[in-house]
Amino acid sequence: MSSLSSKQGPRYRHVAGETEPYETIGVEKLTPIIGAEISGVDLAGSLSNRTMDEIHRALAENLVIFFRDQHITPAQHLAFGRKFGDLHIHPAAPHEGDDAALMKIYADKDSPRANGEGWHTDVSCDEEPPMGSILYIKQCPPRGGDTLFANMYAAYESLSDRMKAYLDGLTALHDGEQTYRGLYANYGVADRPQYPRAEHPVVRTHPVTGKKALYVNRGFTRFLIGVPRDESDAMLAYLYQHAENPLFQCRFRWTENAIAFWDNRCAQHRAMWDYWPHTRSGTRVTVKGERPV
Ligand SMILES: O=C(O)CCC(=O)C(=O)O
Ligand SMILES: [Fe+2]
Repeated sequence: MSSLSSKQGPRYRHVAGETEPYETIGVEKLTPIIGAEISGVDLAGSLSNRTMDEIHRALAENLVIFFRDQHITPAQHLAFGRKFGDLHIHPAAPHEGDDAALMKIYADKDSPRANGEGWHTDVSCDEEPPMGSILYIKQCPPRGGDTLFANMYAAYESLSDRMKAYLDGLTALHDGEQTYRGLYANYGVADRPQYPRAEHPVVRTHPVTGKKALYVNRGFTRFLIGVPRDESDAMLAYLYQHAENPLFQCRFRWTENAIAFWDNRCAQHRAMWDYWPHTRSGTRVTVKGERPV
């Protein structure tokens, strides 16, 4: 019997804990571990303080929340984002219209690529990466184009105590250069002389929940600081493989005019480009975050 047998129970035991009922919104979990669909909210209308508190709470508890059938203007999309903090301007991606905070998300049959095709955390190469992103998909392919999200608290918690001890205090370099240079050339975006790079802890503590989350991602993390490069490569390869275990994931099936709002400090995501030759398009508003600690 191999040591991978399930005799010791599941690899990850999620403990949800008791929660108070919500009063002004409906919260339907997609999985026990990550993701919830919110109902009873019209983001084009005004939101009471109570509803805002409950949206914050649903995001903290589920890491990514979804709203369907929302009909909001770009101004309303931006205003909803600003309720959570100042808006983040992407260092490379094109924007829709005049406001640089309204990022364009688009792929069709002629696109060389689609946004977010590999597992990543948004813009972790920034000194202060975004706290969250609010993606509004207006046009969907007939099927496909799902987005996957993964819970990095669960990824951290399910590591062995020995691995947690190894990672404690370790930092990693995150670099936008390889990711962004030339990436948006098809939209006529000129490259910048340089792209952001930053050093972040491999395990960060979420400023709201106080929980520890694994904080390395294939999109931006380049190497661990202070260990030989071959060790860093092998360790990061293991951590990515671990973080990408489907046990920690949910998969959102989009419908037109749905919104996903993810907490970028404790979740990774990946968009599926499986719908060629169809078109998928929308806009994203991104909320500024803090320096990871
Ligand atoms: O298109 C998507 O579903 C997600 C793309 C992405 O990675 C992002 O907007 O941050
Ligand atoms: Fe992304």
